[in-house]
Amino acid sequence: MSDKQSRTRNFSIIAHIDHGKSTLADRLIEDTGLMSKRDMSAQFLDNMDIERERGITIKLQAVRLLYTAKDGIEYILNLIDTPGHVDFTYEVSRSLAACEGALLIVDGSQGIEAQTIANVYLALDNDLEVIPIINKIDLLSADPQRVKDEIEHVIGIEAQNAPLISAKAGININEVLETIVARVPAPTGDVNGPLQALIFDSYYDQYRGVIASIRIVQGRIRKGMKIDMMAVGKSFDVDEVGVFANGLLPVEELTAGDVGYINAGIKNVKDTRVGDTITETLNPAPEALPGYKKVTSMVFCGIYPADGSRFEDLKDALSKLQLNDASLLYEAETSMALGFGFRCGFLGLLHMEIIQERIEREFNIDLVTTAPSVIYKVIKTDGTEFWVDNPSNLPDPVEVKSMEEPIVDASIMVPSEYLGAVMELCQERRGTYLTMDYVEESRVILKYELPLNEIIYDFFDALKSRTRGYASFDYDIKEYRTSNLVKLDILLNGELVDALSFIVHRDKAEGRGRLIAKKLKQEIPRQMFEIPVQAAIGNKVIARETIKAMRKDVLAKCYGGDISRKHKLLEKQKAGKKRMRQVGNVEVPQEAFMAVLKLDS
Ligand SMILES: Nc1nc2c(ncn2[C@@H]2O[C@H](COP(=O)(O)OP(=O)(O)OP(=O)(O)O)[C@@H](O)[C@H]2O)c(=O)[nH]1
Repeated sequence: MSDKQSRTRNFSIIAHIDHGKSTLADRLIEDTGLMSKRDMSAQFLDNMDIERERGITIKLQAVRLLYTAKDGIEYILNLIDTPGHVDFTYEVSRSLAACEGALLIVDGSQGIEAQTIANVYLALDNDLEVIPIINKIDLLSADPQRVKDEIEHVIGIEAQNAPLISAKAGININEVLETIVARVPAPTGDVNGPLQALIFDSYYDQYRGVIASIRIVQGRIRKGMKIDMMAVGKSFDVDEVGVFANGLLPVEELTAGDVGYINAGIKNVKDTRVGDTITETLNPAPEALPGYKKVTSMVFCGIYPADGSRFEDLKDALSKLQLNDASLLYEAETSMALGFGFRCGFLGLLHMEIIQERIEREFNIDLVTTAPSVIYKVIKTDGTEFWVDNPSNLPDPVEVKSMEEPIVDASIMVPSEYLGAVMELCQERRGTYLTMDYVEESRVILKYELPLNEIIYDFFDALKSRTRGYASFDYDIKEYRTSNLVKLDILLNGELVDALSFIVHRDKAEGRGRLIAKKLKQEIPRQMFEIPVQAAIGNKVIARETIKAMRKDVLAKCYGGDISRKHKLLEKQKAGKKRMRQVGNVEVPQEAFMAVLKLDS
């Protein structure tokens, strides 16, 4: 082991949302003197606006801290941040693979949550030393002993000596630093072997191109070296290597055990895939590091500009976002109802919402989106197989032999008083009960198999509202399974509205069809004529509502008097019109397309 390796500690922080990960990270940065409080505009690690507003961590980043421990030695502590949501599990696993240890932060008043457990298992799978830390001990409701016992009981790691801290009040932060030095193993790896560097993150900088965050596992990397991306299969010349100090700090070289970045004239984050291995072209490693996976989009939806003339702006926005997000897919599509837009693929629902929000906020484009869909496998009667991510592309039912849908393993942690409500919800969503374990007297981990298409609409919302926000939820894709699925179409005044079609289990089609017809009846304003709203499978109508014809005109309310009021009403009606979509001869408000997604009663 080199001297530098013996002084290096690479670690990450695992925590459930709101348990204090960012606050602790800030404390560590402040207490090691990397940045003063004044330099930190807000929390350092969560640096996207949306992340901050929603209080979630999406992009991972790293930071290098220098800490002189009680033993008088200066240590290099590389803190690698991990994203905190189920959609980004693969990225979490790769950033954990770049570390030797993980701090497990648990809120001393809340205890362990489902998401935390999933990440702890990821850390243990990557052979990390997991170090429990109990936060928020300043709260009156904190019960550290209960939380320690819970950690031991649920995860099976020793927790009685866990540091008791308050990240917010700055209590016992030093103990955390000393614990990192004492318990996180130093990195090993031959500094003279052929280069193997793991990419655990990358981002696009408009002036410098792609900056890739890497962990050197073996060998060394320096400026001027020619490198290969082993999975992607492309070569680049290294322009700069460096570490994450207060900003990017160039260094001479990075060696086995180091965490840092490279800049190599790379124009697209697609060439720096998370999990890929970098090696030296002239002296390549015989094999890549384990664990690389090409991430696949699981959730798809159509995204259309509310104002059809902004199609090009939307295209531009998507291409800019994709520069920084290799897992965002998009391709142009046309909808009879919505005009020109894009079919987009996402890792999951949250990823989808983040992208939609960024387009609306950062690029100022109002959007209409279609119901999200998972990707189905279709086996045709002639034996051919293909994937369908857009219900409109489903072939004629007579050509379909069978269809398969993705199934997930879900784990839900919930206080036992809500157990019944959660089981009922899972049952309604075609769940198959697997197991149930009591974490302590009053809390349960429930495991269910659930079809992904049952959780992408409003499962989170339904779970939250039925447990008053107390349940936490996590899932993993398990397999594809044959299922009796049908395409449900919606017709307005006899015309099929392609943007409202979706795929659903046969047994749920009628109920869903009726609900949607009802919702649309509420959302679509009366017009001059009567409008039938129908839900149909093929030619068979399974539900029907009628929007009655309008009787009064808007001005009738004005009693002929106040002219300014009359103007106002007309203006309002005009503005309302702009946000309408013409479907055949029916005007449909944009909100109707979204409203049909929220169906939980
Ligand atoms: N009372 C108390 N509050 C704390 C402590 N640490 C963090 N908090 C508060 O808990 C909330 C969540 O803290 P964050 O650090 O943003 O949580 P996080 O785990 O990073 O959350 P994500 O970024 O969403 O993953 C904030 O309002 C903090 O001020 C603590 O030690 N005591």
